[in-house]
Amino acid sequence: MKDNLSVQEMDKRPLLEVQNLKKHFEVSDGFRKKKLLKAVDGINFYLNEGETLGIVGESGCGKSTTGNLLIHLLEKTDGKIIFNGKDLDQLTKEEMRKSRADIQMIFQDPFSSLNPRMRVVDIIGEPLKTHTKMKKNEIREKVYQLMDAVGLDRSYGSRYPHEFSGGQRQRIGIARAIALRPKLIICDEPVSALDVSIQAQILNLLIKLQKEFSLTFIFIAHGLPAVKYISDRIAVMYLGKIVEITTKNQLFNQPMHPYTVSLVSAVPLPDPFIRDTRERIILEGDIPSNVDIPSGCRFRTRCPYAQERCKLEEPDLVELEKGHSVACHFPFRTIQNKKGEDELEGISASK
Ligand SMILES: Nc1ncnc2c1ncn2[C@@H]1O[C@H](COP(=O)(O)OP(=O)(O)OP(=O)(O)O)[C@@H](O)[C@H]1O
Repeated sequence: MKDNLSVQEMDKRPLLEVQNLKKHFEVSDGFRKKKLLKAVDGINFYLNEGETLGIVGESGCGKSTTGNLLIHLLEKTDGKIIFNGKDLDQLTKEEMRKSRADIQMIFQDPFSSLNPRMRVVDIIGEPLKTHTKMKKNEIREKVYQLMDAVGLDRSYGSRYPHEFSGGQRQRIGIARAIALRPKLIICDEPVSALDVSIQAQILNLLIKLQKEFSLTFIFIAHGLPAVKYISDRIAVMYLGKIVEITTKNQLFNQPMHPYTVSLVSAVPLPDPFIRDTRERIILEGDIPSNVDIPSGCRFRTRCPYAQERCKLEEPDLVELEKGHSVACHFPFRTIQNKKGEDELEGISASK
């Protein structure tokens, strides 16, 4: 894992650029009236090769929809996805086929994402059968190599998914996802359904494979701990928008959006003997509906610092410090208080 990308890496064009990406679903309000559910509502981010971007936020904020748009499981409503320097809308059929192989997904529930009637070797070998011209014996050898890479004993190859534990099933899903040597893998809550002791094993496996196979990850999760463990940078989503995006260290040491401050302050400090001086925001109320998004800043209904301007104007995602962008009219900044201790205080971002 890297916290700082080298200058050469920064100079290269990102592997993925997402511009003003939107997914609006038409839903019925129960009275035959159609409304728009704004699952993803204009998000922008980039991802460098070899990097892991964590995407975090409460249930329903649009994390999985973002992942599904990137692997073409869903049609976008608007925006641009530029992968490997190419606008996905402009690809030829052949280029599209290749890009589908280059972006893979690992799902939260490895059981429902694995065909229960297929043997493990067939599940892992399926993408090779569909997307390559490899011969049977080549596929078999490749499948065994993939099983070795994810720590599955070759002798398990003829078993079926139900014969495995959750962690082992996730290893099968990971082997299938890396079979075509993709460039980018979207990991959609890959450890949320697993016991805590198994979670670390799967995260460590992903980190090992990232190095071995030069992978780039988007790692989606509800909570910060797993994201903190694996990510280089983190994007925080709220109600279909990215409200803050920066490096992992910046996000934990100097969160600027009040929503991020609330998420970060809910993560216990690793050493209970260290005095916890972090600003604490305990969120009240439920997340509003994506069908009725509040005017102005969409976080304002739950924000203890909301002011009149927040009701009237939607804040843009603005880069306030190098590599640290925030969508808030009154972001937090770390300042020295009179006692000389670090303190977080809400101050206005004059744009
Ligand atoms: N096919 C669909 N039709 C209508 N609404 C949908 C559809 N898929 C997702 N949504 C809605 O879009 C919003 C975002 O859903 P999404 O699954 O992306 O959120 P999420 O952040 O991944 O949540 P979770 O952590 O619970 O998976 C939710 O309100 C969800 O109900």
